[in-house]
Amino acid sequence: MNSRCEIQRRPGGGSGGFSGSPVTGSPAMGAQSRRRKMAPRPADYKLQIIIIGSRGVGKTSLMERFTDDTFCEACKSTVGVDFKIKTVELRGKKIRLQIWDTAGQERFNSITSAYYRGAKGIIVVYDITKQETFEDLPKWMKMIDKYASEEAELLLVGNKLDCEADRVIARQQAERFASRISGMRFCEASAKDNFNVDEIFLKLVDDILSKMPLEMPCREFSNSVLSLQPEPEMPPELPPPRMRCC
Ligand SMILES: Nc1nc2c(ncn2[C@@H]2O[C@H](COP(=O)(O)OP(=O)(O)OP(=O)(O)O)[C@@H](O)[C@H]2O)c(=O)[nH]1
Repeated sequence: MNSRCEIQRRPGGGSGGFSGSPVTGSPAMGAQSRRRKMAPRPADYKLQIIIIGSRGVGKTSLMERFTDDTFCEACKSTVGVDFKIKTVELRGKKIRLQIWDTAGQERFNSITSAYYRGAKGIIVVYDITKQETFEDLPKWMKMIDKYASEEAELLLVGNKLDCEADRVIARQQAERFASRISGMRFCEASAKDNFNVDEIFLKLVDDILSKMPLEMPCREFSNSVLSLQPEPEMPPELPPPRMRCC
């Protein structure tokens, strides 16, 4: 299997579709109905994606670049977990992504590990300018083995590609690492320069969707993974999301 994610910068964004009842009644009512805002079409699927990796590699930055198109130069370290929601359209389906950003500090592992299980996609991030963040990868893979679903799609991301001059991890080194793990894709990105950010998330979602029998009624899927039910913002059995600290 090709473990490389050969993707380049692309303009993001897809248009949302709408659904609603046909307009009936008097012409006046029809005009009124047409003036009324129509409710957005509900998501066809809901997916959870988790971002893991050592402290300071840029997990929060990648998430915020993808969800809000923002970048923070002096980000505070994540405490526990945080999440953001973003809806995307792929393969003709509207997908509501719940993206979990975990703390890189080991002391939060007991909290963050609770979020692995429901994830259909896992993004493992290292910093191409920091050797130790690459050396930590086996530790993160052990966490995945222990806590994540075997079916979860895996993507290794070397972040901070804008710091090419300070690079200490060669692309080939990371490619080799990913190729040893069944089904793991690899890609380099820059949250700062917004390089490959949309692509890593969309590719991961596309890989998840490609393994789902999309024509099956949604009820037949696990509720924790995708559902047409109202979505709790946070699984009730899990600890509360983190606050930021310095
Ligand atoms: N040059 C550069 N800096 C980045 C990039 N992504 C993140 N940073 C910086 O790296 C630092 C850490 O970023 P975060 O996004 O907080 O990293 P994190 O992995 O979420 O860190 P923890 O929450 O501590 O685990 C911040 O100062 C960011 O501005 C990038 O692509 N390029």
